[in-house]
Amino acid sequence: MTQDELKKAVAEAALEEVKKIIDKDSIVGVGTGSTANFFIDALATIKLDFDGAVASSEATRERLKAHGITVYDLNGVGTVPVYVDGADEVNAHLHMVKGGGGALTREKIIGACSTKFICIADESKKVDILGGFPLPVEVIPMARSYVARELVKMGANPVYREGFVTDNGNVILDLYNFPIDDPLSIEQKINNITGVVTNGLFALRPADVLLLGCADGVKRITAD
Ligand SMILES: O=C(CO)[C@H](O)[C@H](O)COP(=O)(O)O
Repeated sequence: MTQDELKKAVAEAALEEVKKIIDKDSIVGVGTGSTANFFIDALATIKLDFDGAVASSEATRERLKAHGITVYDLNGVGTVPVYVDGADEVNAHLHMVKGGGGALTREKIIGACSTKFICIADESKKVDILGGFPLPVEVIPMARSYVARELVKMGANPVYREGFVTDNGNVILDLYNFPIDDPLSIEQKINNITGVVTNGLFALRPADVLLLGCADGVKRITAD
């Protein structure tokens, strides 16, 4: 199976889980990226069975709208019963590194509001220790140099993602060669640096379910 076929398979498996949770008044949380895009296309096939969606990026908002799915402002929505999103890396505790596409902050906000977080990923994303994929940190532009210096003190090698601006008008520093041995503490430590909006570690609010696309089928994994 190609990587795209694995992504499509997990998106379809997620749709089956979502169908069991939603009713006609439900708002579905929708993530960002190529795997999430397969989920959006699958979700469109049942668009008459739920009320609408909240989007974790402008790109996702546009794709949902193109399918005729109503997109709500999160402020007008209470709890989101289910949120489906991809990841750049995921470990056995369903802690994730996210934000390769730069949507980490809105993804984290929707994750925080969601009762159930379903992570969809192909098997290349499953790792023992997070940090092989550079960890994104969203930063207020004027704080970029200060935050970079503080991250260097933590042993990280921050690289400015040149020419990229997040949907929130901020910049991204990607942390290379930064093994994440204690995700809970590192997530909090980085977020405590003044000028950081958030970082792409999802350990304080991990996924509840991982649907992992493997050559021999989709595996359903819950946290250790
Ligand atoms: O966090 C994300 C975007 O900010 C994505 O979920 C992550 O980058 C995975 O993307 P893809 O499904 O394209 O591999």
